[in-house]
Amino acid sequence: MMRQYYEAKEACGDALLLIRMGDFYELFHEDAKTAARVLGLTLTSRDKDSDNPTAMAGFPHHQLDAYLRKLIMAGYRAAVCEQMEDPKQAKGLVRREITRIVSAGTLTDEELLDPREANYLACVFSVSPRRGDSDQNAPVGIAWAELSSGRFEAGVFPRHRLEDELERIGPAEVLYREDDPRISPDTTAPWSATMRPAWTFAVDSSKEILCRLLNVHNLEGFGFQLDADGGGEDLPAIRAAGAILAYLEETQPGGLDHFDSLSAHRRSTVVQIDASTRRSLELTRTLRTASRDGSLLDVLDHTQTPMGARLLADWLSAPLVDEASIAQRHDAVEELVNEAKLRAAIRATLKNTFDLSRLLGRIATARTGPRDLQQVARTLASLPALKAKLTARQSQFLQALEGQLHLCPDLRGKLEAALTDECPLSAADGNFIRTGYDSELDSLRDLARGGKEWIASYQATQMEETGIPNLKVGFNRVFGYYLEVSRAHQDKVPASFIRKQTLKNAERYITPELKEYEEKVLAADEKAQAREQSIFLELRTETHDALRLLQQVGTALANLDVVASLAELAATRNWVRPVITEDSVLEIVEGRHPVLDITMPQGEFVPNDCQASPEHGMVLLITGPNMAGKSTYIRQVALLTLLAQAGSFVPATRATIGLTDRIFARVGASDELSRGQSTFMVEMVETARILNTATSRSLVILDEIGRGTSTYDGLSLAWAITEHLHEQIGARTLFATHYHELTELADSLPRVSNYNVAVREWDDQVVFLHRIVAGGADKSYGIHVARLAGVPAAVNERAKDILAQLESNDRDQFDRPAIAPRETNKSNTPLQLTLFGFADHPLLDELKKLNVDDLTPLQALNYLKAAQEKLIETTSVSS
Ligand SMILES: Nc1ncnc2c1ncn2[C@@H]1O[C@H](COP(=O)(O)OP(=O)(O)OP(=O)(O)O)[C@@H](O)[C@H]1O
Repeated sequence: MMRQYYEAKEACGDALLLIRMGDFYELFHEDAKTAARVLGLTLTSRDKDSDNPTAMAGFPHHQLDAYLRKLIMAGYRAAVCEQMEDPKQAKGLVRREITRIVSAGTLTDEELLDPREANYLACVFSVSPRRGDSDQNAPVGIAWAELSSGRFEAGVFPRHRLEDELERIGPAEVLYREDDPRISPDTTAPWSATMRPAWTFAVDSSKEILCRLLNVHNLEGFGFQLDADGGGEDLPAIRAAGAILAYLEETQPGGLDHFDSLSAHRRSTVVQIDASTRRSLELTRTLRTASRDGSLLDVLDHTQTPMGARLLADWLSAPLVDEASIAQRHDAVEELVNEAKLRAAIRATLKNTFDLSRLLGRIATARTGPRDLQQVARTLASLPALKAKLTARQSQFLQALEGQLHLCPDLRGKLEAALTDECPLSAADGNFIRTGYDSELDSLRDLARGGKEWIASYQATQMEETGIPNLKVGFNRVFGYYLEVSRAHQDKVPASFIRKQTLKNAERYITPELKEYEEKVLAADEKAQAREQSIFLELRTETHDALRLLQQVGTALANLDVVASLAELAATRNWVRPVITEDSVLEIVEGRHPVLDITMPQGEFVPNDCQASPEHGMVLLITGPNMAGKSTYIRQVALLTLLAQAGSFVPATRATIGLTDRIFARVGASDELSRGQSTFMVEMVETARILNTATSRSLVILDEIGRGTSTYDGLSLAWAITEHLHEQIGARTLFATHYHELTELADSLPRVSNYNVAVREWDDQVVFLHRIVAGGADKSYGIHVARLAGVPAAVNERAKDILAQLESNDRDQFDRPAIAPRETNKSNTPLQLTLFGFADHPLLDELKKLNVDDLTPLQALNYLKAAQEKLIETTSVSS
């Protein structure tokens, strides 16, 4: 047995080996110690008396899922080694095989996955930069795959985009090449890193495995650029994709038939959004808790199926740049907005479908049960109604979906006829094939049932014949059927009963007749079970044969769900279809922040316009008090642009959005601090990236650039950055700032315009109106906000006093202000603060000279009183 163990251990590499032994999964040696620590299992040992006892730990087999989840969450990989034959029938040692190796990126079990979130395995592969190019531009192939659904994509990116793309994909596990000279795993990243041998990235083996598993002769058909001589621009993507399949083939012996194509990801077809912009705009996760709840995706999500929820996340993560494709999505949403009844019917039907993509993943990897097949059948049963509703639709998008809803009537008919209404999860549980579906199964079941009936009647006749009132027939695995007689009636037991077992209060017997029927019953039961299993395999194979069609159905359902969800949102929240144009403009009338519009009580959010165009200004400087809503406003504009290009309607009364190739948001201190960079450094790194990569078609959102350094450094940088964006780049830019001085830029730069957020001052109070109006602000109201926040009154008063002095100083804007000392300091002696108070107060000198020994207690008390009065007179601080 241990030899079998070592062989399996050798095959599973660094994964923990969970080996099935009877009703338990066991781990040995170091694996056992790790599992004991991570899972809280008791560590025991075999061969305790030997010099070298073997550490072991285990858990009951039905807890596998729970323990696997814990191991994966803790960052481990686990190999599950199963018994491949019935121990009762095995000759000698039970055959065992590794049936799967589970890691964060290869989960497929329903219990281990969030149905609303994709679970990607990604792989990166870098090549040297082209001659004369920098390391940052070296091509990197990234491939990503979802084992549970068969989604598989790959693309080539410049090295500097690696983090941004991984952030977009959000993988659970990333494969890296061992000894990669250019890329090493990011230890702070939320995914687990798995190192893979270099040969799995080799050109020939990558192409071979891709062609073999995807069942194609060459890869150009998927849209990859590869040269005849084996090279080509897309080769790094192919090598990363090949390495993913090699890993999956190694870890998933059950099969990968649901992988049937590899999509070529083209960066130029989607809006480029870097990792920090993605985080600050809280597209799919919030900044504070990194959870889906509260993100843009979360409030937008009105999907009815998990497939739809996952696709919506994809749409939001990668908005489109092609006007025609965006229009197709908008057309579909519009049609469903206008047809409320149709929308409601589609959504109601979608609710009855199941997660086809993941069901198919389990079917393809041979980890499926009767309930999965039944869910396929139920999903197919919803299709005719959906298909009928989609016929004769105007939108091309909906028309195309109609064509992809393959009804598969034969498969559906067969599954419906075969499976009972309540199917078990696992085929081993039996009794899931309907009576009447298979005559052989029916007769075996009849036979078994007949035998059981005979046994029941045998109990009655024996009771009567022996006169034992509580005689009963029972069954257990060891003795099979037996007759049980309580001790009180032992004297009535006939000689024909053969004693088998003695219990405390009863004896158990068998009889030749009982054994004869037992054999019949058990044989029929066993045969019925075997027959049922073979019917199950047949059904599974037939479903598997329809995999391609069913995959298309799954994708079509997901797409339908997303457009219906966006239409539902648009209809219920009064969102409008944006006009998309190639021109570099942005015109939003009464726009609302998509998240706050939904989460704030109805009517409380104040809508705002936005106008950016070469005529009205491309750089909008937004000044205004703290808390006025500057950040909210500029984020709102970015989110509306993103929503429009993702195919959604937008919260506004009217919007014209010029196509944007990149969206940049430099807002607030980000979480990069954990990477050991200062706030200001992070701010400048991000700003540098914007200035180096933004184009005239980009949208740039800047929030208080320069805040992290001294006022003058900050202002100078903000000034120069604005000039550069205006002169050199020409991107649509929204810049929220506290530097009122910047508003002067509008005088010299033609495409800079000033806006501010209106406030109303009333009785020394400030009311934030959250309304964006033309013109620059002249006040910050920071002190008011500080008061609202509970800063002590004395500090606030003093701040106001300093502010008044600063404002009255008629000085050049870069002059250093001279602040008068506190008015309360009447002694005119500049006070030097030390740890204990005032270092050279005259009283201290006096105190030093005082001869305490010469004083009577009364004199001392009087001195103390006088000193106190003097102190109160010279400064108010002492009180
Ligand atoms: N248009 C609006 N309608 C209603 N409430 C709003 C609006 N815009 C912002 N708010 C609310 O005002 C608060 C402050 O908004 P925000 O953070 O955008 O202000 P800010 O001007 O960027 O402040 P600071 O300069 O201090 O960063 C937020 O809590 C937000 O909910």
